[in-house]
Amino acid sequence: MQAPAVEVAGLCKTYRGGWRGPSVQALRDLSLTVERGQAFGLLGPNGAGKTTLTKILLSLVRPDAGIVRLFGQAHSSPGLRAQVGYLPEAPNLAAHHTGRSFLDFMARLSGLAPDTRNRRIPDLLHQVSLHDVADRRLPHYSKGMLQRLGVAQALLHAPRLLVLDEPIDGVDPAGRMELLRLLRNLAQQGVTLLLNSHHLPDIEWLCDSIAVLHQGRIVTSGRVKDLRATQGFRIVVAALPHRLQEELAARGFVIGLDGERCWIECPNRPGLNALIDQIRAAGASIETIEPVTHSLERIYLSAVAGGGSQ
Ligand SMILES: Nc1ncnc2c1ncn2[C@@H]1O[C@H](COP(=O)(O)OP(=O)(O)OP(=O)(O)O)[C@@H](O)[C@H]1O
Repeated sequence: MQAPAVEVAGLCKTYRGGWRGPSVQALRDLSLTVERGQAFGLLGPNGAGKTTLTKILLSLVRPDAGIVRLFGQAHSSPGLRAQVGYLPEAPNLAAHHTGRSFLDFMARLSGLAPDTRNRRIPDLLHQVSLHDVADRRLPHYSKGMLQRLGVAQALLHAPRLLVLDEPIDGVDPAGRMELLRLLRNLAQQGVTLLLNSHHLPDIEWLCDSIAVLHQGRIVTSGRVKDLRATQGFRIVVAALPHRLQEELAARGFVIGLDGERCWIECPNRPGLNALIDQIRAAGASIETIEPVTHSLERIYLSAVAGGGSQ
């Protein structure tokens, strides 16, 4: 069996404070696996540790403890870096370049042979749909075009793993869709994608799997399909006594009112029978019980609020 694209185990990172400054524990015993060919979304609030994790994968930050392997090798192994492409959050693209001259400059900097450059650059410009504007100067590119150019630059070495930090941020809806389609095509061609983003609907559209980070730990992870499918049940009850409504709300159940009716969300199957018994014992009658699937946004919010306990 092939080793996963990314394997991280027991990763810890503390940024030491300077003279009397406070230390920050950015990652706390974090473990994660990304299989080859997956589009994997790293989610989490500001300061959760996403960028620290991606920088460790790229050997830009050194962890205090833990194991990091890419394609089965220690991530610092010679030659491995060439298999990883990186699109930083704010790529620095010099204004005097055109799209084509920028790619040529970056390809020379990273030592691609002239033959490879001459073949690869026109191919990449086509792949990211910038061939028609390849000779336009970069200040005349939209944010979406610049991000697609950033993806092309990250692909110059034909990497097997592409790490993208906020690739969709600030791009308008049409540009975002184009960028997402490009990323999905790459995943279909077998490139493993690891994206760090706050755009949950886009992550839901693109990614097979996600991990939600909070305060340096993973609070929820798994395949998007499975996470959405196991999100519980909605019970509709006629006239639930007020006392029980308050008690259930205090225990963290999500409750809504619909005229005389009331609906309660039970987050999982094991809790369902006990809840039904309790509603019946209070003399209320259950009208319907339906499974509910939640958006990624809902899964994310409940993971971050509850530390992943639901
Ligand atoms: N170089 C640094 N020195 C000190 N603290 C840092 C450094 N880089 C990050 N941190 C701290 O580590 C924690 C994790 O930061 P990180 O940038 O990894 O989070 P993030 O999830 O990427 O956040 P965002 O979504 O805002 O980009 C934060 O508390 C941050 O302030």
